Amino acid sequence: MNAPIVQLQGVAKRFTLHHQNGIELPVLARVNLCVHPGECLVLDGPSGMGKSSLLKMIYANYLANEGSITVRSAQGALVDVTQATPRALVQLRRDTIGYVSQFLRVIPRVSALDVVAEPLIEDAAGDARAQQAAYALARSWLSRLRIPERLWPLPPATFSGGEQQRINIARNMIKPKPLLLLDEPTASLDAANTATVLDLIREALARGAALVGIFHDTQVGAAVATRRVNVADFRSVTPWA
Ligand SMILES: Nc1ncnc2c1ncn2[C@@H]1O[C@H](COP(=O)(O)OP(=O)(O)OP(=O)(O)O)[C@@H](O)[C@H]1O
Repeated sequence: MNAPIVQLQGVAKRFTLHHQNGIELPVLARVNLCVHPGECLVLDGPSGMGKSSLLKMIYANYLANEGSITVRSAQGALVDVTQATPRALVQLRRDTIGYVSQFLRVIPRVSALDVVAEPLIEDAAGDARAQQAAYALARSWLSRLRIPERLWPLPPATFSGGEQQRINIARNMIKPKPLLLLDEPTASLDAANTATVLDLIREALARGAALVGIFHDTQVGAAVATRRVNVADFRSVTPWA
């Protein structure tokens, strides 16, 4: 089997609740996981067990308290996100790790088309042909995800939850990246759009991406999982247990 795209070794996460006398909330411990190209690891487990926290640690939104999280970058370098510099993390997010959450971080006054095209426009670095190609591709993603054309020039702030979610998916999947983190990407979607997202996930797997996903809809999870892990297995012992 190919080398893993992401490897977690001995990872632990605890939260310190500063507004509650600094109480420590242990969430995850001894997380050892590898995800290889073409694999979709689905995270299972009851609410509050730490599924989202695990994804956020891989994306370096949360810092692990212990252990290492090594990501193989698009350039082939091994980067431990728990140690990486802010600059290295920005680069990793730009080229290597995509993160589709349930919520779109809305940027005021930026059109839906620009929001979706932006990752490719960044790479175009002012080249007019590359910019045109980026907008053409962004339009095709908006069509495929059934965003009505009249909405394309509008900022997504007023869009419905499902429309915003589809903009988020398009923005985070338009540039093929080796590692995709999916936190309930179909939570607000109807059946037709859910089916489209399943196709997009399968296409990402077919091109060799590694995926780690959370899907509360068990049918959706079952449709894409190549492997599942129950995050309750990594639960730390609670201080009151
Ligand atoms: N920033 C934070 N500060 C303090 N506690 C947090 C923080 N983020 C998460 N937690 C706590 O960590 C635990 C795990 O949360 P997390 O969101 O990872 O669970 P989850 O398994 O994804 O839950 P759900 O299925 O409900 O989305 C919860 O008890 C939550 O309250």
